[in-house]
Amino acid sequence: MTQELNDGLPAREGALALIDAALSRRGGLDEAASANAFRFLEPRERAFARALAMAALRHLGPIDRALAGKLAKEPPPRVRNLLRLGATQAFFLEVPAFAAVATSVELAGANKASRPFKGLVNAVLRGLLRDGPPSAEPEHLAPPWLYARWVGAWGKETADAVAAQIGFEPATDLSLKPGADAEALAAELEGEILPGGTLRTSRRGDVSAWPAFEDGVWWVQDAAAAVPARLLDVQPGQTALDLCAAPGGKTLQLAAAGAATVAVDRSAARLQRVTENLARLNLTAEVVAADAGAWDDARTFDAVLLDAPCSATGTFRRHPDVLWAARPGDVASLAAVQSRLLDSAAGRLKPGGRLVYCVCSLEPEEGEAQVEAFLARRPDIALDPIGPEEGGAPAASLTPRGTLRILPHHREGGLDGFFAARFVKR
Ligand SMILES: C[S@@+](CC[C@H](N)C(=O)[O-])C[C@H]1O[C@@H](n2cnc3c(N)ncnc32)[C@H](O)[C@@H]1O
Repeated sequence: MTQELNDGLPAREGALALIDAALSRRGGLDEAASANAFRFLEPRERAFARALAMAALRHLGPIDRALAGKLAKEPPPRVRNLLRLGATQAFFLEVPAFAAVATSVELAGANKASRPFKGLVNAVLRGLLRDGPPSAEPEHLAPPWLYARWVGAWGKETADAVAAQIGFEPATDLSLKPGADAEALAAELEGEILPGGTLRTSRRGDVSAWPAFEDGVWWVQDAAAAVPARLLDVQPGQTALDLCAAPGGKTLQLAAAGAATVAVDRSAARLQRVTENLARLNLTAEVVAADAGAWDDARTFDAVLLDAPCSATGTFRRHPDVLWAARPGDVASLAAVQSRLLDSAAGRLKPGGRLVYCVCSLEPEEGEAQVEAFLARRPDIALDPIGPEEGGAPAASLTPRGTLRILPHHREGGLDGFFAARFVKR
């Protein structure tokens, strides 16, 4: 083996750890990426490991289908993951085929659990390479149980359009501080301004090195994630409450619009990001670590935003791991949390105050069904229908009920899946 290939082994071992964690639990990928063993990789190795794991997760459906035709019985998890990563390198990362195979075989030999499977790894990868890239029918890109749910919710054509987005790496979307020179920034970042004001650039990677980062005039926020806070249309001098605020994208929008903003999240560690973001953007907000459902504070607000914890299936473009770590039982237990938080949010509204509820989930139980149940149990709350293309939402996202069901294919180039509804306190 050449020195060059040996150099790549720690990065590939890192990718194995990432994909193993991503597939075993929700949030596993991020946890593994901050684990010591991973952080000790060279920055270049870390970047390759992450890109490799992400590409494998983005194409996992088709890769596993191709592997199914080559494996007579299930190999140990490390071996399956080595095969997945080997195939990913050869088919999706332009790694030369011989390097993809040789490094996979080498890593099989480097561990007791996979050593007996060195020959199998070699033979299976060579077989896959002979067959060529696996077919990427949309229905094979998502886990079958999730795809079946999407067909049930919107029909096959829409489910296919949603699933097709899994295979694409997304652009980077930025929200701009009011008053920023959008056209000049778009030119500098080689981007375009989308409806609603989001700047979309095809740049990727370390944003802290990008123009005007230190000036604090923009922050990273998906085009769909920027819509819910706009629906509150807060004015200078109004009070706003952002429940479940970290890392703070929506807090920044509310504070930048001039509202006296309180940001609540139960994770003190994640709130640190809110504080850092506020400082960089030269904005202020009161930051509170508390459970949004139990926060003991008697104030009421003109505007409340609840971006509730959810299955996050709408974020698969940036986090393909959410698809594979989600379990059918998650949706029901998260829906119970969401309804508790909605009641708490409603109690913190002034009369006439507006509440926007949103989730980055594609699942109706976390969206449409929450709205109907909330309205049924809260006579003090009315739905405040959202207008066409309000907040920069794609026209196709508006439901007959006046809520938003933003699907990842609703804008060219994609955007995250989100559900949003606006209410008013009678
Ligand atoms: C979808 S993220 C919020 C993203 C954020 N709104 C933004 O735009 O940057 C959900 C957040 O909810 C927080 N969370 C979960 N359960 C919570 C609870 N019971 N009370 C307060 N925060 C909670 C999590 O810590 C997480 O930061």
